[in-house]
Amino acid sequence: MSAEKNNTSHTKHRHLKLGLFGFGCVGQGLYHVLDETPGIKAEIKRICVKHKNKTRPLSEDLFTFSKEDILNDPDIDVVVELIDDAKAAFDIVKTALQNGKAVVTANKKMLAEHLEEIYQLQQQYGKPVLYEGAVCGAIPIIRNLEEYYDNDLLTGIEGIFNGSTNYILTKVFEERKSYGDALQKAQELGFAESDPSLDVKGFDPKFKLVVAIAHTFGVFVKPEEVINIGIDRISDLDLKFARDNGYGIKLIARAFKVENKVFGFVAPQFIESTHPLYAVRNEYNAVQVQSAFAEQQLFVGKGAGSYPTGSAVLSDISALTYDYQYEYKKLHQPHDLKFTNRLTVEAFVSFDEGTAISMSDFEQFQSGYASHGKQYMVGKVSLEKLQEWSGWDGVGVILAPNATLTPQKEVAKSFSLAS
Ligand SMILES: NC(=O)C1=CN([C@@H]2O[C@H](COP(=O)(O)OP(=O)(O)OC[C@H]3O[C@@H](n4cnc5c(N)ncnc54)[C@H](OP(=O)(O)O)[C@@H]3O)[C@@H](O)[C@H]2O)C=CC1
Ligand SMILES: N[C@@H](CC=O)C(=O)O
Repeated sequence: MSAEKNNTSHTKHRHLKLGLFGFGCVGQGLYHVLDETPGIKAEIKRICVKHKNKTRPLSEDLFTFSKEDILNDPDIDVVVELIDDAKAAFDIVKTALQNGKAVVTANKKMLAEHLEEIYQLQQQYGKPVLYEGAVCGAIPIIRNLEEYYDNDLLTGIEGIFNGSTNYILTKVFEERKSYGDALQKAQELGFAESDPSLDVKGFDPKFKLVVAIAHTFGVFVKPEEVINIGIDRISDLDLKFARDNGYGIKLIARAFKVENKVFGFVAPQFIESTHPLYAVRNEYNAVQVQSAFAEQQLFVGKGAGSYPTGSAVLSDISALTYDYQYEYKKLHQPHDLKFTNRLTVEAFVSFDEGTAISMSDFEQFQSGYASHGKQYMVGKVSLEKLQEWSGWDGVGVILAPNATLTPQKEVAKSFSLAS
């Protein structure tokens, strides 16, 4: 490319004025990476935060407590939404679009709960919403799904979609730290959500999966339709079982296509030491894309934390300087895909003696034994049943290594004519 051509394309990039909502872990991370990135054509004009009594590391003049100061400022082109309140975040995003502003957000809960509406608002107001930082932190997965894999026949996406739980599992498993200490450290490091039950119960990776499903398969699914089983019930005996057998335990989010159905769920799984996800430790995330022709491709990177997430947000801001927007390409490809949870999976279930779980609950019972007052049963069982059990006290649910995942046959409706 000639220097002249290069200059011409460079000058096409707009200089953006940003209104930032939130100045916590990610907001401050963004401020830092923006400050340290020469050449980015964007500057923060105003920052809206919530608590008036907090000391801030920047001049007071930059801050406001009134969202209108940003949303109604005609000088601001882009609203960067980095707050920890999904409901307030949706109001901000909606108003920003209505007021003709582009949006960058990292709020996966808000996105998962409103993705279809946000898609429609973008069409209605002609302004983009970008959210690379919302799905697996610094891993550039959404834009890859949209652009690189735009016409690819993707059959599955799976991986480690939550940094906090991967950090906790690493510390508990490798360093034999207590679950409570590891969680506290994940909070101190800024990885955990303000409500950490979203992480440890598997909601946060589910929200990310919901967003990924839209860009992988072109299907909008509501988070409540997707089953999530967390790591909060994993017992010392489960850890011992994993160690004795040379397995790791990872919280896996996965979605895949079989014929005209998309399946998706989040659950912990025993992982063999030769599996590519075994070596993904601490707050790192990994996304494995399964494509019909390219086959498997693995993306690994930091899934949580101030600077890694800030860098993903910065990349979205940079993309807005050249008017990038998601086209939701998979949505516009002809398909009749439907989301369903009707799946039989192979799992290890541990529970206290006396719990109402029996061999007959399994579609295919494989083995069972008792140890240290706990019962273990292994077999093939419906995902719905596993989810139900995972909510019971003292029950641990972990998928088998290389677990078989079998779509359930639709029960043919039979009618009998009343005589
Ligand atoms: N932490 C991480 O690694 C990652 C986080 N995310 C997502 O990024 C978002 C922010 O997370 P994080 O930075 O960790 O959260 P923090 O808790 O560190 O910061 C939240 C910020 O939001 C502000 N805030 C809350 N409610 C409002 C409101 N109604 N109006 C204005 N400001 C408000 C708070 O204000 P005040 O300072 O006054 O308290 C604070 O500055 C969340 O959606 C999270 O899920 C995404 C990827 C990674
Ligand atoms: N709490 C989340 C933060 C990033 O999305 C995580 O731990 O992954």
